[in-house]
Amino acid sequence: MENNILLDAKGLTKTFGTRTAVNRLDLRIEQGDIYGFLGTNGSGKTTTIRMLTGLIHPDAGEVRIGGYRLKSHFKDAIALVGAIVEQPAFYAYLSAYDNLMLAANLLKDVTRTRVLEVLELVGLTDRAKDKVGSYSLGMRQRLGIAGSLLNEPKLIILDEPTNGLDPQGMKEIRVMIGQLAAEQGITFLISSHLLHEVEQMCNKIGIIRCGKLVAEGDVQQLLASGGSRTLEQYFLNITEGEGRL
Ligand SMILES: Nc1ncnc2c1ncn2[C@@H]1O[C@H](COP(=O)(O)OP(=O)(O)OP(=O)(O)O)[C@@H](O)[C@H]1O
Repeated sequence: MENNILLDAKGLTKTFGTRTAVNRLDLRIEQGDIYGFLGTNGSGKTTTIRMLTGLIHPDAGEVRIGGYRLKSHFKDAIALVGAIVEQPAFYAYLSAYDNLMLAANLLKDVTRTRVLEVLELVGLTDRAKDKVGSYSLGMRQRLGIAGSLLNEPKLIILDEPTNGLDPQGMKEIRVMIGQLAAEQGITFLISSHLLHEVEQMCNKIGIIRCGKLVAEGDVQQLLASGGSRTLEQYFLNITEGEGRL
């Protein structure tokens, strides 16, 4: 792996019919980053994330994770990643523990001990025996993250993880991500529209506009260079005048 670059995407392109959703996009995430991936509705975030996680194939470009090419070394590359792209699916009538045991059985070398560990990491140990149907949205989100932690990934990719959560739920997820990064050394790529959240949580951001990356870098440096007081102000300046898709 080159220079601590955990994820390296080059020239990613995806077209649906006549619409180019992602257009020659380059993205680099270094080990240790909590990278906020921002863009207005329809700018191409989910399409990018789906290509990064192998859910769809790019028309052009390539993705490397930990130095492995996703296309030719899929298993090695994807073994480094935990992701929640669509809503994580759990059985409502089973407990969190049983749901994770089911997921663990589908993965290679994931033990019962690891299931207990990930429940602890996301703060659900006390509620592990309760049915998921009784969980709040925030708890389900944490359980989803627990599921993505099972195979001890180096990189976790989350598509709008705090969407729909109340301020308390958002804070819990934010604190948890900070702890997983600091204590477990996990790198994060997080797409979000919640700029205040991202400003508090992420050290780096990338902004995508009409399928192209238009700004990327250290949050504080970008704000200083743009003369912006907040990330919201910076974001609005960068994306101003964007035609709604
Ligand atoms: N399967 C698909 N078929 C056709 N068009 C698609 C498909 N997936 C995405 N698109 C189009 O590609 C563009 C980018 O969509 P994408 O979902 O990646 O945006 P996004 O940045 O994630 O948006 P949002 O913030 O609203 O979730 C949009 O114009 C969308 O309509």
